[in-house]
Amino acid sequence: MRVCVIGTGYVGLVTGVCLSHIGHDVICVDNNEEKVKLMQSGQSPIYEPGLSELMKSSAESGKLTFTADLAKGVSHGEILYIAVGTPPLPTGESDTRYVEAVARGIGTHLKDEYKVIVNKSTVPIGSGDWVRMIVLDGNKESGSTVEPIFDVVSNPEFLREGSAVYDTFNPDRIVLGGNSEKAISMMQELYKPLVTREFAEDKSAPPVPVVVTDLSSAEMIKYAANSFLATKISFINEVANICDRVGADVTQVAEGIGLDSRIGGKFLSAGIGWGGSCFPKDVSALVHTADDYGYDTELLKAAINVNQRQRLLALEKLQNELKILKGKTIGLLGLTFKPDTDDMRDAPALDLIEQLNRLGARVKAYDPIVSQSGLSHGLSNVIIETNAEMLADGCDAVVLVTDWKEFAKLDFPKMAKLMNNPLVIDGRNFLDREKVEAAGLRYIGMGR
Ligand SMILES: NC(=O)c1ccc[n+]([C@@H]2O[C@H](COP(=O)([O-])OP(=O)(O)OC[C@H]3O[C@@H](n4cnc5c(N)ncnc54)[C@H](O)[C@@H]3O)[C@@H](O)[C@H]2O)c1
Ligand SMILES: O=c1ccn([C@@H]2O[C@H](COP(=O)(O)OP(=O)(O)O[C@H]3O[C@H](CO)[C@@H](O)[C@H](O)[C@H]3O)[C@@H](O)[C@H]2O)c(=O)[nH]1
Repeated sequence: MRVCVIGTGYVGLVTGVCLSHIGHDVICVDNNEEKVKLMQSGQSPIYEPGLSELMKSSAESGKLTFTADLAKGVSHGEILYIAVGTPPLPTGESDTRYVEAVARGIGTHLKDEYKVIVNKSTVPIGSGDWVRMIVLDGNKESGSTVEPIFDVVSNPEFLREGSAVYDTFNPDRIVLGGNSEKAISMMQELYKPLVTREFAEDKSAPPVPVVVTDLSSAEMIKYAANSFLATKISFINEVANICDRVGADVTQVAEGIGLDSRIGGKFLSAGIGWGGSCFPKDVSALVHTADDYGYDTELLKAAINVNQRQRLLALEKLQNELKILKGKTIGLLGLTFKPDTDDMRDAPALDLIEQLNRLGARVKAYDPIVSQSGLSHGLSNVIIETNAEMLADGCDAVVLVTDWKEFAKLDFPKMAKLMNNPLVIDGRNFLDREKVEAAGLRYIGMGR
């Protein structure tokens, strides 16, 4: 099928590349011309395992092209994806101005060919009908005399950064919200190779469940899923804080409760809290939507508050151990909000850096991607080191912020020798405590 994906961030690019890989003819549109040039030259603007290789093979097969020309994309696609960002406003609500611009732009270029417009961006509940209205406005404003024929489908995205390609080929479910049978059946046709697991790791697995709903329910599924997962992490972090006080080990507790199939073992890793481009903004946006409709979300607000406190717990632990932080040097292992991504959006490391600086500490950091790529990501007041040993040199404590796999294999005896004071705060309960202690370092975890 002919597809146009508008917006080439994580979601748009991965969607476009994967749809072309399963045989569709895809044009990706972005209004950032620099980015388009980069992608046209075969380079991925984001770090995502496996993406560059797929991008290359799809481009070679002629099934994937990039353009900054929206009109070209709209005329090409039978299915038009809106996959632009919906960042948070200071109030917590979702900033939908990019979706609005794209919807209006689509309206301007619509002719008399039937199109399915897919909301892939995470958009506030009710956006399906709103997008329809904006597309029609755009069409009218363009002076078009033809009545455009299109339907809007909500198709929320559940991929995780760092495993985005894997998640796309191995989804737990596909959600399609809409009120047009024709549009839903076109989407089902589009996703058939994914549903039948043709491109999955386990090709014999049962077909992917396709959940067909009305527009609002599909939009709500996205917010509810992220809010549930974020709340689950806040829950285990709260348990971890009690464990710290009573002398229990939260990693053992998580295993013990996670084996109950009603609870499940995933998303029970206690640590310095959830961050990234999605959980914080989506939970806040749902709180805001509920507010708009006169409902006070006590549970979600508590999940956010627990997370805010959790993000600074490493600071509290540092103060307990080192007392005064002024004049001390603190090393951060990892900067990104999770491993296998170069994304720093709403990363807990940013809060730590800000607070450590405020308290007069010198902050150094080593991150396998941020350090190697030389990208400072707009970071100030932090010295970026290029390996863990240089990081350890002269530190009064090292805090593990991101659970990058390579941190499990660090040369702790060497690091201990280079440090001013041999202290490790394991903000992700990721390190082997015995190994760290055998190297002569004091180990402090989160709730263990
Ligand atoms: N990042 C994730 O892991 C993830 C996962 C699931 C859902 N989502 C949702 O998907 C949406 C996209 O997220 P993202 O992280 O990929 O976004 P992003 O901010 O990384 O990228 C958005 C892209 O859209 C482009 N853009 C903006 N306005 C445009 C316009 N008018 N025309 C063409 N291109 C335009 C930007 O140049 C940018 O390349 C968001 O709503 C987000 O909540 C994100
Ligand atoms: O047990 C856990 C699991 C995760 N995290 C943290 O939670 C955050 C989010 O992690 P993850 O969900 O793996 O990353 P994202 O790439 O942000 O993916 C989430 O957000 C996306 C955007 O909406 C959704 O599509 C995904 O389904 C959803 O998992 C990160 O800071 C993690 O360190 C924990 O602290 N403990």
